[in-house]
Amino acid sequence: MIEYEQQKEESALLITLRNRELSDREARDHLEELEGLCTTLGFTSAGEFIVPVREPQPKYLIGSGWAEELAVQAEALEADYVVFDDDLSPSQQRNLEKLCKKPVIDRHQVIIEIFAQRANTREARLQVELARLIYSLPRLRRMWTHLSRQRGGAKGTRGEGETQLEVDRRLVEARIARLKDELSQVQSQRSTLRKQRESIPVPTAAIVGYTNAGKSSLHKALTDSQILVEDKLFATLDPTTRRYHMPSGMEVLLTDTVGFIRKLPHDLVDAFKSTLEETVLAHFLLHIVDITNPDLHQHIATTRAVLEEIGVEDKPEILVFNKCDAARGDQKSFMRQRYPDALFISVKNGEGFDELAQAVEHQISKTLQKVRLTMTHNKGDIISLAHREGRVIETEYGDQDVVVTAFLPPRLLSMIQSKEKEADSGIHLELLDGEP
Ligand SMILES: Nc1nc2c(ncn2[C@@H]2O[C@H](COP(=O)(O)OP(=O)(O)OP(=O)(O)O)[C@@H](O)[C@H]2O)c(=O)[nH]1
Ligand SMILES: [Mg+2]
Repeated sequence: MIEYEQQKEESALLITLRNRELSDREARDHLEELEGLCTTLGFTSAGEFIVPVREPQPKYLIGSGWAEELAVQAEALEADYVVFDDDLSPSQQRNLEKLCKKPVIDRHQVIIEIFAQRANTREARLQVELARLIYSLPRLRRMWTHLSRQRGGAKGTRGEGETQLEVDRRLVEARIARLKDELSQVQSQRSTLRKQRESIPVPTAAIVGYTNAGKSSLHKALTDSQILVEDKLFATLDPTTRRYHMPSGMEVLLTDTVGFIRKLPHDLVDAFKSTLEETVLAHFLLHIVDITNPDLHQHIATTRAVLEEIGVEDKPEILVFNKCDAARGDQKSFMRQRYPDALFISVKNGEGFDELAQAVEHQISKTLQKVRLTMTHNKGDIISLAHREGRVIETEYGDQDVVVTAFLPPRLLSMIQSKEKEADSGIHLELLDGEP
């Protein structure tokens, strides 16, 4: 069982819906995940309800009998907020707030607020503000209602409110347009940085997976990065890229990325698309799964669905089950049967790291081309790059030249090919047949 720190005193009544397709256990898992999200945001749980719903109801999403019961419970349990695991339409949210007489928020808003709390870089802040404004646009009337209630809601102010609503809407729309402009500027700076990095001939891999799976922990263990590891959801929002030196001497650029979650709001996926580009551009993925989570199959499916949404399909993937130190023995053998190609590791005790390095090397070697390089000068740097990025099979030193037979990654290959074209380069490159 996960233990969370309590940061603030505010509490929330947590609600999840259960329809015919959902088992009791799934509904409880959803509730537990919602509690995790709320804790991350700083709310404690005042109480939890699984509400059976055959058909979503237009007025309150749930039946009005249940809605009235929740309002009574929220009052009795002195909850500051009512939080729904399911998305509420702007009017359902308004109706529920009228009934409960306290703020009612949905999972979508909870996730946006967590992102807002955790956004550190300018790009992440712009992305979150954009998602927030897009969410608020159809809900401006609700905010205006809040405002006029605070001001006493005197008779005759309605007309003024309507006008104000139009003004607000135009302001928000203008701000959205400005944010999109600013974001595209920040993003073009980033693509320049990435181009600089691409001139370094190193293969790249992205660590992806459900939130809290241990992606940052793994990144930290394999590289020298000092990123934040926390038992909270969405600890990481911005990608970090570092070199991972494998025991064989090969290197790969490893990127830690934002975690995914069930029902990740669409505007957040959109907003974070550019951050997730690191994933799109990687040669292959390390997909990390928390083996101790009872919902792990859904986590895998969710991660794959988000990857598809950002246009990452058919990219080589190494499936890695983490936290094996805390897994039951039968759980591991069950997963091994179901996912025969997967790896089983523990960042905590180092289990499975050798196999992981081998699997990463195998992925890298798939992109390698066998060559014979004859060089009269310029040899030192190319030979050391060949050792670092590829696999050198043989080096023969003659009186005049050195001949290297090696498997090289595509970008190193193209770098050598362009050097070869330079006048008096002293380099001759031959492509050979042969599997790495
Ligand atoms: N028992 C155990 N706990 C682990 C292991 N690896 C990571 N954790 C814990 O899992 C929690 C989440 O770790 P992170 O590395 O922040 O997870 P993340 O996938 O980067 O999470 P987000 O950035 O929020 O998506 C932390 O409390 C870690 O200490 C492991 O091998 N075993
Ligand atoms: Mg992380």
